[in-house]
Formats: sequence, structure tokens, C-alpha cells
Amino acid sequence: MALTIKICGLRTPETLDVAIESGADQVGFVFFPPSPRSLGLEAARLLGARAQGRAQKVALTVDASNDAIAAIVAALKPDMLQLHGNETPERVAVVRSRFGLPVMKALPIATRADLSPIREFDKVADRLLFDARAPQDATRPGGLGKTFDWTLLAGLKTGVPYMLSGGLDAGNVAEALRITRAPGVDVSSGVERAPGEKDPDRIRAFIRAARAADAALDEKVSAKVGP
Ligand SMILES: O=C(O)c1ccccc1N[C@@H]1O[C@H](COP(=O)(O)O)[C@@H](O)[C@H]1O
Repeated sequence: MALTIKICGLRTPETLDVAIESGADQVGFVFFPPSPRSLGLEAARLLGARAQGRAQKVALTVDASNDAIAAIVAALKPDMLQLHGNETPERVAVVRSRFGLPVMKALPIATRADLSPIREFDKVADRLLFDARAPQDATRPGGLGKTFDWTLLAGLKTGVPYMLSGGLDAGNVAEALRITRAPGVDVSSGVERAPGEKDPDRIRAFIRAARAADAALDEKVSAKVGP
């Protein structure tokens, strides 16, 4: 199956267009005020209309209330909700049924023990996202450009598809895919020139590198299986 690529934290029409035209499957919008990528509702409405029908729109929230999510859904009209806080499996199920949208639940990973919640979340979420666990004193739980030990995911089987994130960039995404064989990748800091400022060339380079790595891995598998 083709690799799903998500470019997250988009804030301008120009970089949104670059991400979509370069082949991003998903474009992510952050609704978390402490983040330098956080969007207001009017910007979400404009960017949401611009992306409509061109790529899947993902709304990222952190422990948000139903009212906050409702306002975001009305403005952005997302195709998927990304829950990136301490939401429980019960909360994921509530959000999913209340808003009638697929939910991607982010799980913070630092050690093998961090994989155990998978079994609860893959019963209620449509997709999982593995991100590096943020340090205790971090001002946000993600978007920190921090990697984790990718070998923890090698050979991992999950009940729903997952995405890999955390410190990915054009220079390391091939290695990350070789080790994990993740069906999807998500990037924010690695395609920026400064926090919150996306770089068109880095977006293009990331998507190019991820697609090339995926194609090379597919070729390897077909060569092993044979005609
Ligand atoms: O991007 C943010 O500012 C952000 C804020 C709060 C939670 C998650 C956030 N971003 C997500 O974090 C991961 C990893 O990002 P990075 O590539 O390491 O910068 C990614 O899923 C973003 O969607």
C-alpha cells in the first residue's frame, strides 16, 4: 500500500499549496495556542476552503473540549481529528462518535513500555500516531523535532494503520522507513526554517525523499517475492 505522507502545522496558503502540489496526502492544522503553529478559526476557515478536495485535512488538538472541537470542525471542515494530548480510550470513542469523523490518536514513545497502550487505543481509534515523548518541561506534547528509538517499532503489528512522527526530515526519513516499515509519516519541524515557519524547499525535499524510500522498499519486497 502507498505510503501516507502528512505535512503538519501549515499556516499559510503558499506552503499549503506547496505541500499539496508536492504530493502530501494529508495536511495538518494545529489548534493549540502554546504552539508557534497554532491557528485561529478565521485562518482555519480560509486554509480549510483552499485545501478542500485536494488533500485530507487533519485538525490537531490537545485535550480539547467538545465546544472547542466543534468550533474547529465548523471552521476547517476536517477529514480527520488528531488527538495529541492525554485523551483516554473512552475520550477517543466519545470524540469519534460525537463528531462522526475518523480519529488519529497520538501516543508518546520513549521505551518499549510505551507500546502497551496500543491494544486499548487500536480498538477505538481509526489510526495511531507514534511521536517522541516530550520532556516533562516541554510547552507542548509534540512538534518538537525530537526523534525516538525507531527499532521499537520494527515488526510491530497494530489493529489499525499507524503513522510515524517525531524529528523526521528529508535526511532521516529513508532510514526511519527502512527500520519501521511504517505505513505513514508525519512531519512538522523538519520542514521548517524556524519554529512555525514552513520552508517550501524542505517540504518538497521531504516528500521526495519519503516517496523514493517507499518505492525502494517496495522494489526490494517484489524482488524477494519474485514474479
Ligand atoms: O506541531 C506542533 O506544534 C504540535 C503541538 C502540539 C502537539 C503536537 C504537535 N505537532 C505534532 O508533533 C509531531 C512531531 O512533530 P515534529 O516533526 O517532531 O516537529 C507531528 O505529529 C506533529 O503533527
